[in-house]
Parts: sequence; structure tokens; C-alpha cells
Amino acid sequence: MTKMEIRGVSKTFRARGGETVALEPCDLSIAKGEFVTVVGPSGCGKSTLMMIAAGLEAPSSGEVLVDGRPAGPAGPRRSVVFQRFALFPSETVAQNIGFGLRVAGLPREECEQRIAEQLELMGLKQFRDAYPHELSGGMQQRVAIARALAVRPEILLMDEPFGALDAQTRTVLQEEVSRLQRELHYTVLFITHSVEEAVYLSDRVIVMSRGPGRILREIAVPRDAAWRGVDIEQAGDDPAFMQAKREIWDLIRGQIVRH
Ligand SMILES: Nc1ncnc2c1ncn2[C@@H]1O[C@H](COP(=O)(O)OP(=O)(O)OP(=O)(O)O)[C@@H](O)[C@H]1O
Repeated sequence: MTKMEIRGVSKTFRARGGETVALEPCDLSIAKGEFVTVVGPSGCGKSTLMMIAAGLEAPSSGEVLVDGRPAGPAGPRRSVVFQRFALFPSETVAQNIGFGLRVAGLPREECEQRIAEQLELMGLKQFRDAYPHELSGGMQQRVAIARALAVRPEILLMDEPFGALDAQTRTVLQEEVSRLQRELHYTVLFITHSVEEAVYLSDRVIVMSRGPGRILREIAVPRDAAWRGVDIEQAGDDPAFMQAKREIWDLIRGQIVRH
């Protein structure tokens, strides 16, 4: 069942100095419970596509549908996690996680219950009353993910969520997100520069051309791939994993070196 449909979406930025075509018309459907990742050369329009999918930017043409209806402006049905954690510095971890719940006007008890659920899920229980500056980057990004999940979004949009983290923290969070996905089956649109991360986490990888971006190829990753549930280091040794990685890399490389 299609959850989100990006239909003929393009974007041209207009400024006084001229026009930038960021995105050629793109079509992309995401099924309920599917994890779809977009990769492509720098500047190909990945973030632009994400902002439009989130309702934070208007497309120049085309439309975004959720459950077959126009998705409209940003709202709690679509939660976004950005590379920079964007936490509220003067609020505690629990208050940050509860932000969207307060905005939605949920009763206090329900807020508390959902905050507790997220603290547990993301391994943040002992940091409940800490402030963001007291946490490492990895912990801050856990809070950002918990905040996004607390509103129980129908679609989770993640734009390079691990891009600002050190390699070890990144590995741990990749494994956490993989676990969450296997347990809870979110509908996810994910952006990354890491081909390995894309193959590890996704059901489908979308490769974009160099800017102005268009969708070049879709590569399906079997849900029952042998590396599901193992750590990313081990996954990297699987021949099918290596093959998928190579196929995607070749496509991206072709876009970077061709002029
Ligand atoms: N607000 C804006 N105004 C004008 N041009 C923009 C704006 N946002 C993005 N662009 C341009 O649109 C193109 C696509 O940018 P976008 O950030 O979507 O690419 P990206 O694939 O996410 O890049 P990266 O991988 O480097 O993060 C680029 O040429 C960029 O300069």
C-alpha cells in the first residue's frame, strides 16, 4: 500500500541573480513500512526533495500525496530529523522529546507516557533531566530521533541524520535505527552520502543524477537479506552487500566524473 507519493515534483530556485534548477521532475512512491534511501552526488537536490516531501518547501511543479491525498504543509504526520540536532538548549532531554506532544496539545499523562517510552527505546533513561550541552553528539541525535518518533509520525524523514557524528557513534546509531526498523516498521525517507549506510538500512535505494537532480535508478534490497540484524561491519563482508554497494557506487561515480 502506497503511503507517500512524490509525483512530478520539481524545484527551481529563483533569486535576483538568476535561476537554479535544483530538481528535475521526480516520481517516487514509498509503501507503508518501507525504508527508502536517496543517494547521489553533492548538490543533486537530495535535501530539496526532502524539504518538499516534508512540506517545508513548496515544489515548483508536481505534488506530494500521503494516503492518496495532498500532504499539505508540514505537520506531525511527517517528522523530520536533520543532520544538526536542533534541540532546544534550555530544555531538558525529556522536555525536548515532549515538544511536539505539547504543541499537539496532548494531555499531560499521555505526554509523560510517550516521553518514557522514547527514553526507553532510545537508551536515554539516565539522561532524562540532562540539558543538550551536557550530552555527546550521538546522544543529542538520539534525543532528536526520540523527539521525532514521540509524535508517532506516519512518515519519518531523515536528512543525513548521522552526518555530523564520529564514525563509531555513527555505527552504533545505524545499528539502532536498523533494529527500530525491524521492530516497528516505520515508513522512512532517508538521505545519506554513505552508500554503505544506504544498503545496510534500506529496502530500496534511489540513486539521483548530478544536479539538477533526477532519479537515475532504483535498487531494491531484499528485506530478508542475510545481513539484516547483524552489525554493519559484518554486513560489509556479505557478497550480496558488496555487490549492491558496488552497483550503487558505479552509478554515482559515473555522475561525478562525467562532464
Ligand atoms: N534556498 C535555495 N536557494 C537557491 N538555491 C538553492 C537553495 N537550496 C538549494 N539550492 C541549490 O539547489 C541545488 C540542490 O541543493 P540540495 O541542498 O538540495 O542538494 P543536496 O543533494 O542535498 O546536496 P549535498 O549532498 O551537498 O547536501 C544546489 O545547486 C543548491 O545550491
